[in-house]
Amino acid sequence: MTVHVVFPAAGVGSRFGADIPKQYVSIAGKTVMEWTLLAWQDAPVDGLKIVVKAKEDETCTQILSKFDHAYQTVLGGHERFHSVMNALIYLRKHGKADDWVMVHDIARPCVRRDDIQKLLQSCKTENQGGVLAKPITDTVKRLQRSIVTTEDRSQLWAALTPQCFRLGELSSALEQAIAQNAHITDEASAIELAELPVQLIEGHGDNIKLTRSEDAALVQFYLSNQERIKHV
Ligand SMILES: Nc1ccn([C@@H]2O[C@H](COP(=O)(O)OP(=O)(O)OP(=O)(O)O)[C@@H](O)[C@H]2O)c(=O)n1
Ligand SMILES: C[C@](O)(CO)[C@H](O)COP(=O)(O)O
Repeated sequence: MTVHVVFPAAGVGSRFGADIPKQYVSIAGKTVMEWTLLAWQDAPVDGLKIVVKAKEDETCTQILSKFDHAYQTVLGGHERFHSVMNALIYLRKHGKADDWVMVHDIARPCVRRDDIQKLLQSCKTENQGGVLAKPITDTVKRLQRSIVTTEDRSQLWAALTPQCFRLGELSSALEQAIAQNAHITDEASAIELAELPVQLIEGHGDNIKLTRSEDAALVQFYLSNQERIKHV
């Protein structure tokens, strides 16, 4: 079964607050995009590797030219799910409905190959899509009309990426979700809306998403740490 990967990379990084999109910020000597693509270089992907980029984004093209691998690029959309949909439309023309597609935020450069492999293996074994996730370790509060309550966190997980589903299943589910104007923040949201099962596969907590400026120091630590592990 062919395995494709999609890297949504068309965001502007407004919460990060830099004067360039956060995927092009340099951390530990490389851009975030380079780190993420390097993390995937020996991942079990035998299909297409698609980078979703913003219109007229030349930086993306320059970075991809540094890699031997031929990445396909497609244009992003207004929201992350539009960008993913554009990639799936491209994949539907070149892949098969029962191919696996893994979607991974370009803004998550610390992902571990072992976690990618663990997710994919579980999807293949169970013949069911799934996402990397980490258990919530903080007490979770709900604030509604200035009333604070505490949620039962024993069943709460934070979804990470990659998220891995069959191309046909994900494509149809995302199309339906968009048609219903649903608020989709990850691929699993669309699958759940279609009342299809999703596996939660525990991944390492250092697979963080670079979102706010204070995340950069932690990403730098993790990347340097992993770099040290690689050389051990
Ligand atoms: N229209 C969009 C929005 C986001 N993304 C990508 O989806 C991932 C997760 O999104 P997020 O962390 O929200 O990135 P941004 O949208 O850039 O950040 P912000 O919401 O702070 O602007 C990122 O790799 C981002 O590049 C995308 O491909 N297309
Ligand atoms: C897909 C995701 O990374 C899973 O946690 C998250 O939903 C992306 O959210 P964002 O607001 O688009 O960064």
